[in-house]
Amino acid sequence: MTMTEEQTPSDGQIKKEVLLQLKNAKKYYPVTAGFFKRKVGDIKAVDDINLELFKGETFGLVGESGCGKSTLGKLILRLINPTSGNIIFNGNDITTFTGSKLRAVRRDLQMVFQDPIASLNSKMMVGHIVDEPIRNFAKENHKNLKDETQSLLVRVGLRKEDYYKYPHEFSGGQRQRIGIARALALHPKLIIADEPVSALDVSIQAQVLNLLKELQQDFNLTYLFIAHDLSVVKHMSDRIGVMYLGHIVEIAQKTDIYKEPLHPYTKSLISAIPNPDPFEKKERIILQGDVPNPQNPPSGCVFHTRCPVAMPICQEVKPIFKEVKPYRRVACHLYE
Ligand SMILES: Nc1ncnc2c1ncn2[C@@H]1O[C@H](COP(=O)(O)OP(=O)(O)OP(=O)(O)O)[C@@H](O)[C@H]1O
Repeated sequence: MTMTEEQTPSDGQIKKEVLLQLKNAKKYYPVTAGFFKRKVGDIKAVDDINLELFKGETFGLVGESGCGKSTLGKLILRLINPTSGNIIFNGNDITTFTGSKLRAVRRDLQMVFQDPIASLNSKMMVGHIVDEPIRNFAKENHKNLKDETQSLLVRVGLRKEDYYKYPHEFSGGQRQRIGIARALALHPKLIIADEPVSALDVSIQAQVLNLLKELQQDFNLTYLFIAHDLSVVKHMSDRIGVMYLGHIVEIAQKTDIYKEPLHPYTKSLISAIPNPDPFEKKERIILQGDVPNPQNPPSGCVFHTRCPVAMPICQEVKPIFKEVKPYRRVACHLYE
């Protein structure tokens, strides 16, 4: 069964269908010590996250290095198993899927990686890199595999002849186009793009982002777009989630989050975006201290040690992640 509109938060106007839902998802990596590798603790990379992605949207997931963004992406792709919680995709609880069921669902879930060099096999011809997923998953339905692969290459802005070349013959931006063609080969429903342009020259970034936008329309794609700062996701996203130390602290529609950030951490990220108008005064919010160790996160609100407006309650009570306005959720005692 596909989730219905009634099961999504309602604002009376926007009706959207849920494609993916995370329910209380946790991923703790064990920390071991000594000769016998005794477990001495956990790194709480993803800690009790509730999130839904709507069909056809781009959800931007933003947060500092190490906050758990990639781990969240890997959980959704079922590349790693959650410590607890559930992953619901297209109405099915895929948390415990294995074997042929997992294989089937993997066709719909693809990834575009940050580093196009590391993610492409340098010894393989581009045509075979791109059609590998088809050969693995759906060979029987693809009689004209080469033609299909060549039209995919053309669709991402490469040439038919590039089929016969090798990754080292391309620029960084072109290599990322190869990675995108490969991710599209099985016509997935959801693509997780993990910092897909951060390794590229600034001049090339916009081209690749525009391509991803065009493809979203043509292929009916939903994107989870991972980035470490809010300026990259601004142009791509419909909604944005802000992550801090394994938690999502705020989710909002893009326009709301840039106009009126609610969580103090979101406010600090917004204040760090360079202002294109040199005459407009903008106060930069500098956070104190370093990000705490995820093995020993602060009690209460995990952000309280760096929060410029922390209150006594923040040290003791974990704020509930709740809807404060339609489509607007925040985990902060200021809004309780
Ligand atoms: N396989 C692993 N084993 C142990 N710890 C891990 C593993 N993978 C990630 N971590 C830890 O989990 C936390 C979250 O890491 P993750 O890579 O998900 O963060 P991130 O936000 O994607 O960071 P970045 O932007 O640098 O990629 C970090 O403290 C990291 O060191």
